[in-house]
Order: sequence, then structure tokens, then C-alpha cells
Amino acid sequence: MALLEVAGLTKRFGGFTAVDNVSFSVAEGEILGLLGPNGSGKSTTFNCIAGMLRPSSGSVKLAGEEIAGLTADATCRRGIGRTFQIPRPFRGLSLLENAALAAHYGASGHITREEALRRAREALRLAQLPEDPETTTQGLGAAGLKKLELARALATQPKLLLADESLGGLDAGEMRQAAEMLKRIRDERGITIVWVEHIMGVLLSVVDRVVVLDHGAVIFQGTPYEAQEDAKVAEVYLGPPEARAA
Ligand SMILES: Nc1ncnc2c1ncn2[C@@H]1O[C@H](COP(=O)(O)OP(=O)(O)OP(=O)(O)O)[C@@H](O)[C@H]1O
Repeated sequence: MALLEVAGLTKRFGGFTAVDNVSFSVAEGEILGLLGPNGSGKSTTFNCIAGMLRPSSGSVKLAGEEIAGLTADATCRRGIGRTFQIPRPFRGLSLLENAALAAHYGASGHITREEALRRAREALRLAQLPEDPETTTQGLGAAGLKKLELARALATQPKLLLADESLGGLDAGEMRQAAEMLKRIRDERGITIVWVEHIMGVLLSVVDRVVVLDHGAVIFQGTPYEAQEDAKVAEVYLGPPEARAA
């Protein structure tokens, strides 16, 4: 059964349609890459799924239940964890406290401090970050901050992880590591992942399927291999054939 089903999702800002009748589904345990150039509607789609934005129309179902229009904290408690393009951790707090707060936020009922810390440590371990109570965000580079974003999302114990532009600001080696980390999270924890990225590169080596957006609409769905062979996808990324360098 599909864990996530998005059908006819549309988001308008005034007269501008940022997401235009988008439909796709994600099977349990799948890693789906949601691709598209800058401004194609990827983050807006994520924000509508995760409750940061209310869709103008359309349906979003998680495990068969309608969640379109729920608030961000409600979708989180139902099992959607997300990372943000721009990490905004609590700077004065330890990594452990950052993750523990996320664990409280994502819990469907009250959890004890011990349980929050247990979830936090497990999440930090998965993200390969120190679990001690002293290490703070000070000195974390771009890659470390991305890992903390991931740890905070994992501490909410998601069924579905929405990873937004996990590779932005990373070098080639760090990008490969980040991609492998997402794959391990799926393989070891069975967490379903939708991964938003505007660059294709390393993403294609770990995703099972790709959905490509352009101007708010789905222009392609298929395997990574098919995406690389598709003329429409090439045009969106490289421009029309006549404009490409010989
Ligand atoms: N709150 C808003 N009000 C008006 N327009 C918006 C708003 N949020 C996004 N947009 C517009 O909607 C379009 C899609 O933006 P979105 O951020 O979803 O694209 P994206 O594919 O995630 O881009 P990027 O790769 O740059 O993050 C853009 O033209 C953007 O300017």
C-alpha cells in the first residue's frame, strides 16, 4: 500500500499557481526523489504535505488517512518528519537537547524526559553525531548542521521523512555521505523517504523513483535511469537542445 498519496495538489499564492495539480504516491519503504529546477514548486509541495502551508485544493493521504490542511505539529505527530533547507537549530543548546526537544514535539502523547533523551540519542547515532550532553552547535559546519536537521527529524520517530535539499552547501564527498546516510536510514529503519533536491547528481544513485516538477507541474515520473534518458527532463535541466553547447 502507498504510505503517501498526493492527488491533485494545488497551491496558489494570489493569482500565481506554485503547485499545479500534482499527483504522486510513495510506497512504504521507498526512497522517492522529488526533483526540479529552482522555483519549480518542490518546497511548496513539501510544505503542503507537512502542514506548513494549507493546500488550495487536492488531497494528501498518509497511510490512507486524509491529512491535507492539518497543522505542522499534527502531521508530525502522525508520523511525518521533515528537514528544512536552512537549518535553524537552538544555538545555545547541546545537540542532545536539540534532538530531545524534537522528540517531545513529535510524540503523540506525553513522553518522559528519559524517553525523549533515548529517542534523541538514537537519532544522533543514526545521523552520526555525538550523543554527549556537552557538544553544542558551535563549530558545526554545513555538513554537521544538515546532520543535526536529520537527527531532529528522526527524533520525532517518523514513518515518512521529508528531506529538503539535504545536499545544499556540501562538497562532493559530503554529498555522497549524506546520500548514503539517507539510504541507510531507509534500509535499517524502514523509514520511507521523499528527498527534495534541485541537483540530480548523487541523488539518482540512491532513489528508487523520481518525480520531476517544472513550473509547479509533474513533467516526469519514473526510474532514475529513465529520468536520465528523458528528453523533457534534459530540457528542464539543460535547456532546449539547440541552446546546449556542442
Ligand atoms: N509564500 C509565497 N508567496 C508567493 N510566492 C511563493 C511563496 N512561496 C513560494 N512562492 C513561489 O512559488 C514558486 C515555487 O517555489 P518553491 O520554493 O516551492 O520552489 P522550489 O522548487 O522549492 O525552489 P528551490 O529549489 O529554489 O527551493 C516560486 O516561484 C516561488 O517564488
